[in-house]
Amino acid sequence: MERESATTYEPKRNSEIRVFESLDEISTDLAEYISQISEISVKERGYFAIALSGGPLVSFLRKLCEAPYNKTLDWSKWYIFWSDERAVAKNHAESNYKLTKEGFLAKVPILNGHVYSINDNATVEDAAKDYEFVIRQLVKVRTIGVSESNDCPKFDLILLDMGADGHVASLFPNHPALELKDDWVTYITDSPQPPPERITFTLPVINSASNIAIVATGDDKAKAMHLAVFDGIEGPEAPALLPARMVKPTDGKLVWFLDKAAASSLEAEKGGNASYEHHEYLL
Ligand SMILES: O=C(O)[C@H](O)[C@@H](O)[C@H](O)[C@H](O)COP(=O)(O)O
Repeated sequence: MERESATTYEPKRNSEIRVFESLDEISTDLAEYISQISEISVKERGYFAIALSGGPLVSFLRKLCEAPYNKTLDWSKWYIFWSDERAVAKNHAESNYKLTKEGFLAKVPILNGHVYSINDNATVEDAAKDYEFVIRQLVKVRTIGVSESNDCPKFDLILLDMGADGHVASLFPNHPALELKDDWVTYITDSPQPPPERITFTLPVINSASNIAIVATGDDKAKAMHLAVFDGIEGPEAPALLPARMVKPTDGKLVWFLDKAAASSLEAEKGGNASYEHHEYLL
């Protein structure tokens, strides 16, 4: 697919940074990226298990709801999960399920029975346990794949949106949840971003995905992007545990989708001592 003018960097073997002129170009490229992964997953496994986040991410799925994708993708094989969800009712304004239902699910022919939202009648602790139980059942029947290296669920694609503080899903800087090794889904009650109670995938699950995409747009993401990608930055502004920097796919591939504002620090470093190899080519 001819991508108009995007700059691509490949900081590490299994990651790629795509920088776009506009949000519309991000939506166009993201739709094609998701379409290709879904077709490969359906061909290879018979299923496409995708986990979504909240925030502005849903708005970037709008091109997937249009031609040609709305008619060409095998939506009956799509299985929807959330990488994190707020512990609120599913019809609450702050629910990622509500946001996704209205902004995406209502516009594509995904089967309701293939949409796995959290139990919003339980405590946040029980909602996390319930969600993990459902995922374990789906891994058993291979609707969700399984990682060869650590028995974690291997989602075909996990879509994340990075917060200005460098959080992804509901994993926040320096939070103890970042150090969990055995849980697949955990919960927090002290989110620095409201609402306080959330469930979230842990890093082992995120990093076991076949594909991870992180969207980050706007000036307010530039600093976190810089910290996420460059090595050797010390000082108070560099959290010891920065979630976006800890997203490192074990066997899969990570692609960043940035606008120029979020990527401004990368451009600045390009001429400097960028500590990653920089391949720029117009695609
Ligand atoms: O439930 C959530 O809050 C999201 O999953 C979260 O990870 C979101 O994607 C980022 O907060 C987006 O960050 P901005 O809203 O700052 O763009």
